[in-house]
Amino acid sequence: MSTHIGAEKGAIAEKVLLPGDPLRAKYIAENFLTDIHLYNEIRNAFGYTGLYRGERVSVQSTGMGIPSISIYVNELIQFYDVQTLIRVGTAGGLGPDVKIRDVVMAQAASTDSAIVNNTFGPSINFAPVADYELLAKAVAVAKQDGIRYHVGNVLGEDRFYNDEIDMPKLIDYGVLATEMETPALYLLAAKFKRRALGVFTVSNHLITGEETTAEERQTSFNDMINIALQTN
Ligand SMILES: O=P(O)(O)O[C@H]1O[C@H](CO)[C@@H](O)[C@H]1O
Ligand SMILES: O=c1cc[nH]c(=O)[nH]1
Repeated sequence: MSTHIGAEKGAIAEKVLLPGDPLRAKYIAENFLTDIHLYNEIRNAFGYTGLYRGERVSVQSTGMGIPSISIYVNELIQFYDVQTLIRVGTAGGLGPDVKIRDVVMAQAASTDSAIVNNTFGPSINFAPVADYELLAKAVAVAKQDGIRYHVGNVLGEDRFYNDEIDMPKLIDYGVLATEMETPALYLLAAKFKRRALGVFTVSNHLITGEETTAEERQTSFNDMINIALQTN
């Protein structure tokens, strides 16, 4: 048992899906996995292990923001020896071609958080990137399943309510969407030599102001979840 995850050693699979929302973890476990076991309820950050097409896989909710996901990713890697971590999150669309309900895969994760600077100091602006093999596999699954997807840079920002964000500039430089955790996931994966990928459903669009309904979010979540589960 680690400080924030109440599981025995061995109770968590080598591959873990990481939604921010605990209820999304429950939804994934109950609708996509068989033989599920709820291994964590500490702080209601639900964690489940089950089977997907015979493969053992876990789903651990991470909460919102870089400090919160950093706790779960550190403990999953250092206490439970997790090897493959795939974030399944919501994101705010930015790019003109990015529509709500689309899937975005984070090839890289820019950030306004201090974590990169706190890790490398002021002279290196380390670029947190996805594991290439996971990304290539996720793209192949999306193509095979006919899912609308985009691959590129996302902004993992510290603030959901951010009046200072320069959206035209981010769009100009090709940033596809905003979310709040992936830079930490990629940074920790690099540190501990694990594989990581962020896959997102565009739940709202920051330029058009469009929002998805709860029902639409569920359908498009299913695309993202299917991609993550088939990506190894
Ligand atoms: O839907 P999740 O996975 O929580 O991800 C996004 O949603 C939250 C903000 O509403 C942030 O955690 C952001 O990264
Ligand atoms: O961080 C996020 C997540 C979803 N939608 C947003 O606008 N921002």
